[in-house]
Amino acid sequence: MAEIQNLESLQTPGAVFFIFGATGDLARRKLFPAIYSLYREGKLAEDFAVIGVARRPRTEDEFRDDLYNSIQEFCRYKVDDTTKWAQFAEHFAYKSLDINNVDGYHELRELTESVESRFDIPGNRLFYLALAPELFGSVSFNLQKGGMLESKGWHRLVIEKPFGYDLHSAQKLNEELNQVFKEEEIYRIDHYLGKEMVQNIEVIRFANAFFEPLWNNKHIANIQITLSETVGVEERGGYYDNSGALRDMGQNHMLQMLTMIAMEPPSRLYPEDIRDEKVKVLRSLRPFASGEEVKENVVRGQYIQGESKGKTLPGYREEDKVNPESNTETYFAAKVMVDNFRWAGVPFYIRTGKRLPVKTTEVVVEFKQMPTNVYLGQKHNLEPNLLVIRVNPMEGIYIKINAKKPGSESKIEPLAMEFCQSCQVGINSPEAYERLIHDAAQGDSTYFTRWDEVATAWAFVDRIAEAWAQNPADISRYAAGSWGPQEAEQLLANDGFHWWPVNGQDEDDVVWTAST
Ligand SMILES: NC(=O)C1=CN([C@@H]2O[C@H](COP(=O)(O)OP(=O)(O)OC[C@H]3O[C@@H](n4cnc5c(N)ncnc54)[C@H](OP(=O)(O)O)[C@@H]3O)[C@@H](O)[C@H]2O)C=CC1
Ligand SMILES: O=C1O[C@H](COP(=O)(O)O)[C@@H](O)[C@H](O)[C@H]1O
Repeated sequence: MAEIQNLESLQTPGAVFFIFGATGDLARRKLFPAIYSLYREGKLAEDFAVIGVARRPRTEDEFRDDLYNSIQEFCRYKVDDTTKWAQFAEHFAYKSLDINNVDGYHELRELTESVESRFDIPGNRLFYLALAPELFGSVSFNLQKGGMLESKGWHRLVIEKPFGYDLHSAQKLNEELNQVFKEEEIYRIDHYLGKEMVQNIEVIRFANAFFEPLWNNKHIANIQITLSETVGVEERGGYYDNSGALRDMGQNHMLQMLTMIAMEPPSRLYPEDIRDEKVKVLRSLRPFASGEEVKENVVRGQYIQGESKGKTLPGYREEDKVNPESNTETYFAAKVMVDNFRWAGVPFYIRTGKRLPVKTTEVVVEFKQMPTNVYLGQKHNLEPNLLVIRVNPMEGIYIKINAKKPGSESKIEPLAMEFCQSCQVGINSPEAYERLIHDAAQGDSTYFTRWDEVATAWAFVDRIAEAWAQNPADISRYAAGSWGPQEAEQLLANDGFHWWPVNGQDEDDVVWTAST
C-alpha cells in the first residue's frame, strides 16, 4: 500500500475508464470536465481511453460533441486549441447498450479490446457507475458474465451515491457487488471527501502543534457543521422526494465530515489506517434510543413558498416530480454525541437544508471560555475563540481571537486571522471529482468510504428515519430563503450555545467573496 502524499503528483496508470450513464447529468456536469482537467494538468497517462455507455444511440462524433459542450460549459479549463482537442477527443468512444442486456457486453468487450490495442493500454479497467442505484448490482454481474473482467490488468468499480436507502438495502447491494468485486476493488464515492478543504481538515489537525493539544473535550465547547444550499430540488424531485435531506446529505457527507474532525490521528497515512480511525468515530456515535430522543435532538423541516432577493420561490410540494402531499424533509439539524474519551460531553451540531439564504459548507470549532475572565471588571464579556474551516464554495480557514482594539485604552474586540484560499485566485481548486477519479485510478482508496463506514452510518441514521416514519406529519415548515425552522435555534439554545454566522449571513462578520 502506498502513502497518500506520494501518489498525488503521479500520472494515472494506463487504463480504460468506462462511464456507465455517459448521457446523464453527472457525466456531463462533473465527470467529463474532471477527466479533461486531469488531462490538461498532465495527470492522465497517454495510454488512456474513455468508453461512454448508455442506452441512447450516439455516433462517435455526436458523443464527442456532447463531451465538448460539457467541457465548455462546466470545466475550469476551456478548450483553446483545436489540434490538442482533437488529440484528446480521439481517446473517447461510445457504446449504446442497455446494461441489463448481457449480450451487449460481448460487443462492449470487442470495442474495449480494440481501444486497448489502439492506445496500447495494459488491460486496466475502471468502471464508473453514474447510474440509478437499482442498476448497480446488475452491471457488476453482467460485467463478469460478459467477460469484461478477464483482462490481465486491474479492475475497479467506482460507485455513486446513494449506497442503499437504509442499512438493509445497503447490505443487499453490498452482497451483490461482493459476488463479483472484492472490497478493495470497490470505490464508493462521497464527493465531499474529494473536496480540498475536507482533506485539509486532516492536515490542519495533524500538522499543527497548536491545534492538536486543544482538540478534545477539555478545550472545545461544541462543534458546528453546516451544509447550506440555496437550490431547491431542481430536476431531481423524483429521487429526492424518496430520499430527503437525512439520507441525501446526512448519512454520507455530514457524517463523513464529522469523522474527519473527530477521528484519532492515525499512526501512518495509509488508506486503511485512516479509514479504521474514521469507522471508530462512527461506532462511537450515541444512538438515539427512542422516538422521544430523536424528537429532542433532531429537527426536521420542509420549505414552503418564500422569497429570496426579491424573487418568489415555490414551496417544496410544488416542485416538479414531488408528491403534492409530501412530508419529506428538505432540512434537518441534529445534536450528535460522540461517546469516547476525547469527545465525551462535546455536542456536534450538524445541519443541512435546501433553499436556505446562502450556499456554504463550514465547520466551526468553538473553544471553551478562559477559566476566569480578568477583564470582567472592565465589563468585557470575552467571545469564545473559534476555528472556522470554510469548505465550499469559498475555501480557507480563520481563527477568531480576542485582542485589544488598537488605539483604545482597554477595549477588547474579537478579530479574525484569516487565510482565504479562494479570495485571490477565484474558485479554481480542483473539483472533488478530479481528485477522486485520479485517486481511484491510482488505487488510493483513502477518500472513498469503506463498507463498514457505510453500514455504521446507516445504522445510526436508520434510527432517526424510523422514528420519523412513525409520525410523518410531525415536520416543521420554513419559508424558502429563510434559515430553516426555529427549533434548530432552540437545539443549541438549550445548551447555552447558538449557531455562529456562516459566510454571507452577517455583514459585520468575516465575509469572503471571490475576486473572479
Ligand atoms: N447528478 C448529480 O449531480 C449527482 C448524481 N449522483 C448519482 O449519480 C448517478 C447518476 O445520476 P445522474 O447522472 O443525475 O442521472 P441521470 O438520470 O441524468 O442519468 C442516468 C444515466 O443512466 C443511463 N441509463 C439509465 N438506464 C440505463 C440502462 N438500462 N442501460 C444503460 N444506461 C442507462 C442514462 O442514459 P440513457 O437514458 O441514454 O440510457 C443516463 O446516461 C445516480 O446514482 C445519482 O444518485 C450523485 C451525486 C450528484
Ligand atoms: O450529494 C449531493 O450533494 C449536493 C451538494 O454538493 P455540493 O458539492 O454542491 O455542496 C446536493 O445538492 C445534492 O442534493 C446531493 O445529492
